Amino acid sequence: MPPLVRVKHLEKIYDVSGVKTPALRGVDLEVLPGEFTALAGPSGSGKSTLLHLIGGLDHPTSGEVWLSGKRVDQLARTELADLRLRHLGFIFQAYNLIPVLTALENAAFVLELRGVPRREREQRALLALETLGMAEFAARRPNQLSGGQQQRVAVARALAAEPAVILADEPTANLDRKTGEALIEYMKMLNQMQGITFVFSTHDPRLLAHVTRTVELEDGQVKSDSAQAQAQRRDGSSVTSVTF
Ligand SMILES: Nc1ncnc2c1ncn2[C@@H]1O[C@H](COP(=O)(O)OP(=O)(O)OP(=O)(O)O)[C@@H](O)[C@H]1O
Repeated sequence: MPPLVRVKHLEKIYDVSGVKTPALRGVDLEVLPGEFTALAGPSGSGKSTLLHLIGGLDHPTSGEVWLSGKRVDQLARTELADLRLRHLGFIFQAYNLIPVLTALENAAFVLELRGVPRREREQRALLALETLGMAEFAARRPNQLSGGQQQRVAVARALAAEPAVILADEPTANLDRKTGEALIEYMKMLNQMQGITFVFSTHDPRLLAHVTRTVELEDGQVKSDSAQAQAQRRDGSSVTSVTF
């Protein structure tokens, strides 16, 4: 099975008024369809930067980013927009809701852009809002919702679209316990039933308990990868004796 996400020798150096901060220092990563992968690591290790680059929201300093067989870092604007619309969902801290649309219309927006008929898109958007405890706010506009409620609408928009890959930056941060648990259940359901691939940064032990793989970053490099560790155990190449 070819990887859905492929990152090769990725480097990102932020340059703010001549002050250079290396955020990624040669990251290689492949994510296969159907994975439920966590990016772990301390604050500042490069998790958000990596998610932004995979999603084509920023340009790498060097290296390659591939998504669904396309080279994300070299696509023209319109091609990138099309790739995002059809293949990618984001759950990031900036919610980017459209102020003149209701919560339901916002949650259905990606489906509308894709030409999904009104009835179907509203059903899917409402289901996502319900799961996140937001059905009663479906008719409200973003400025009539709290920050946490706006976050839930943005999450519903990404989930309702059921893209091939969902990239999420700390998706359960800022959510109360009950909503956080409902979101985890919903993400798992989409992963297992629809085969949607998830790559997310998280420190949340409730979410980490469900991952199929953990990639740990440190100082902009991959420090450990549970998938590689498993593969090595399968070959027996790095394990000389196992005792229980
Ligand atoms: N827009 C930016 N401009 C300049 N430096 C940045 C920018 N974004 C991130 N950095 C720096 O790049 C490094 C990696 O940051 P990044 O946000 O990717 O880490 P993170 O692992 O997601 O951290 P956290 O867990 O705190 O969200 C840090 O040193 C950070 O200060």
